[in-house]
Amino acid sequence: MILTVTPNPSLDRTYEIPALERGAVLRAAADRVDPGGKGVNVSRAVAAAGHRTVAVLPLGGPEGALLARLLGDLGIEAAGVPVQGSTRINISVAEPDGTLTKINAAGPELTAAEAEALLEAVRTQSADADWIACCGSLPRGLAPEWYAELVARAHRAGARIALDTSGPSLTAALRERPDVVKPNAEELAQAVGRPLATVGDAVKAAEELRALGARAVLASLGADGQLLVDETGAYFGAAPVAAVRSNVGAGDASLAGFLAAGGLGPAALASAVAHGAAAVQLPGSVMPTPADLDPSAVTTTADVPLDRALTEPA
Ligand SMILES: O=P(O)(O)OC[C@@]1(O)O[C@H](CO)[C@@H](O)[C@@H]1O
Repeated sequence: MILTVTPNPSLDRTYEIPALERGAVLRAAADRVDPGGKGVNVSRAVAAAGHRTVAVLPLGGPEGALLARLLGDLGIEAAGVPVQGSTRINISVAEPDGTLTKINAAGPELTAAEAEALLEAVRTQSADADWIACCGSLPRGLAPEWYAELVARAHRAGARIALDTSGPSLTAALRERPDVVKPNAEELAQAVGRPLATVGDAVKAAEELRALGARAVLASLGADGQLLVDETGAYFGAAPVAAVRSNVGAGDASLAGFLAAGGLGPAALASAVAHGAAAVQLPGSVMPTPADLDPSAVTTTADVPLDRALTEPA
């Protein structure tokens, strides 16, 4: 079972419009609402892959009730922690040329008791978890050390932790030795405090995160592929993508693919790449099902192309 923790979940509302025009009243050609937040997306992709998952998340207000219902419709078990504030709504505005503008709300402020209740919910749900995936930004009221505390408690209980966050909450959690961290290129650059121009720069940065405590680093480099750096070495994986429709949630699909394939080594990296490549070709934050995957298109190698320039330097 893969347990996910999303401290700041969302309803993800996507509007499709012909063109984004500042200051105008725009009419949407289509709109949809998906259950969101990074850990929620990992649960959606893990469930789509046919594995059992439980999503731990705070839920508040009518938005929280709708999020719980949408998860129920997908057959995803939610361990909701009731909170006073309302679950946030995040907005994506999608244009036909693939440009996507996203506005993420701050979300509710959690009280100290709610922050503790969330940690307690993770504890009670984690008994048969193969992995605990802790994902996304922290809502107001949760200290940057909240993930560090979660990793420490989960390790004491014998669970393996995957962490997808950035900034101070990532830095603070590294000292508790998360089993895998999943930064994108920008988050990796931010964590080491310098720009990344090549795949080799990303490998060096990932090694630095390992030196700071991460046992493995799964880094998504956008169109350039993905990297896995662990105690056995560095591996690079890529897959061709015909056309990008939406990269919202693609990193979450990758992490789900990685964990669903065991969460270790090049085979799990290949699954991460297959899931990421499939996700960017689907609309909104739709998570891929096995039918969307093309594992035969994925290449992985220990011969990492260190000198290759990143198409989107971070
Ligand atoms: O504000 P955060 O927690 O960093 O990110 C939240 C979010 O952008 O991440 C997911 C995509 O990865 C979306 O479902 C959601 O709206």
